Amino acid sequence: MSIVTVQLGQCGNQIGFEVFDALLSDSHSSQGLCSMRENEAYQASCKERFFSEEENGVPIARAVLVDMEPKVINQTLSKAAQSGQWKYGQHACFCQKQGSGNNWAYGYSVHGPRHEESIMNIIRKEVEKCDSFSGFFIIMSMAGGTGSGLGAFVTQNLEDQYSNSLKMNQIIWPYGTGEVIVQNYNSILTLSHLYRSSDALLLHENDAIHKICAKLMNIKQISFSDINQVLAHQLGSVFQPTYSAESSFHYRRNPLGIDRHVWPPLSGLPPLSKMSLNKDLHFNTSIANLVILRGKDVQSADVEGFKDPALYTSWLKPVNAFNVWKTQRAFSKYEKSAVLVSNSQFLVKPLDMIVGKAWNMFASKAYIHQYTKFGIEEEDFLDSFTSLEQVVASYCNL
Ligand SMILES: Nc1nc2c(ncn2[C@@H]2O[C@H](COP(=O)(O)OP(=O)(O)OP(=O)(O)O)[C@@H](O)[C@H]2O)c(=O)[nH]1
Repeated sequence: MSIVTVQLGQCGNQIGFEVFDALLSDSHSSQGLCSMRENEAYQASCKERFFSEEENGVPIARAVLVDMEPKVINQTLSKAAQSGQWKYGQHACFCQKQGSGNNWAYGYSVHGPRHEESIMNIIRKEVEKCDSFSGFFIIMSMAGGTGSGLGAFVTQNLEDQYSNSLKMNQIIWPYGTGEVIVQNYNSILTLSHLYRSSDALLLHENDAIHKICAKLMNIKQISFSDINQVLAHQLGSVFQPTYSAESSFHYRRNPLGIDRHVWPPLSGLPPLSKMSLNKDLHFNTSIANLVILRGKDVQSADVEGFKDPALYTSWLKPVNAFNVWKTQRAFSKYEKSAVLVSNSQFLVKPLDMIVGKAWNMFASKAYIHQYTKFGIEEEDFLDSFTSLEQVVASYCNL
């Protein structure tokens, strides 16, 4: 089954390029420490997921590139073409002349409706190229204007037009300090809108990845390119094929692997009044965890610790809350690798902080006119605060 990736804004396009590059170079890496037959099955499965028919022997990414200014898209297209390994489709881009100036409202209420038809048409054509379509992977930041505002608009449209297909958004959490003043407004608007229209948000914090580059990789002058390569390796090792649970010979067909039928019991959602925002989270309770193991010794790796019921909320049994995906095929240059994808309380504090900072600014009405000017009213902000405070409360009470 195939995934169509939608890359939005500067951040989405720069990361999207690194992800496809990482997927393809992993797929081409020599043998991956497994049998030739297994390697071939892995490569075929990767290709079906992320690349369409070759043009002169060069795979074409199943991707749509969207930005409101041409610079980053042009750079992205030429980097892919220069790789000689893969490229983007000729008609897969949509760009305009002027960005959103970090204004979420401009991306969502102006660029969105104005370019809806053209963008949705390009996406539809990409979906039609898939023999078997699994869903969308939408890459964007949450703090800018285009990726976040237009990204939320496009995700909502995808939900309306492809309600049965999975929509997973890869969201970049902004640096805590030193970026644009309205980043907290943009962030709460993005998150609250995606909360309604997306099936899953995969979050990465720029601060956390920056720390990996500085402390683990010892990089002195850290650029977005360094950060994006770390991200691409993490995402690649989540999305590259793994065996299905039933069989250790066949690769899973559904690459996004989300069970959309899990719901918390109604009693599990606390009323707002019970909310304990300042409650210390001594322990990181999870709703679900997925461990992905690749390479040498995967069959003997011990993951028993992840099955401890104490790690999970009481309404989901560990047997349903914990999954392991495996393949002996090594990822990239790593002899062994392990990735944890966790739906847990980990982001409660950063989320609470962003909501708090945005609320403080909102209370003094700072910069609100920049949003109301483009149709995002105070009411919309209040709705966003309410829905995110409910999310924080629900996670606090897991
Ligand atoms: N990890 C990572 N973060 C990025 C990158 N580029 C921008 N960001 C982050 O994204 C946020 C800004 O969003 P952008 O994607 O630059 O903005 P945009 O969507 O193009 O919107 P406009 O510039 O308003 O048109 C900030 O939090 C940046 O730290 C990137 O290549 N990698």
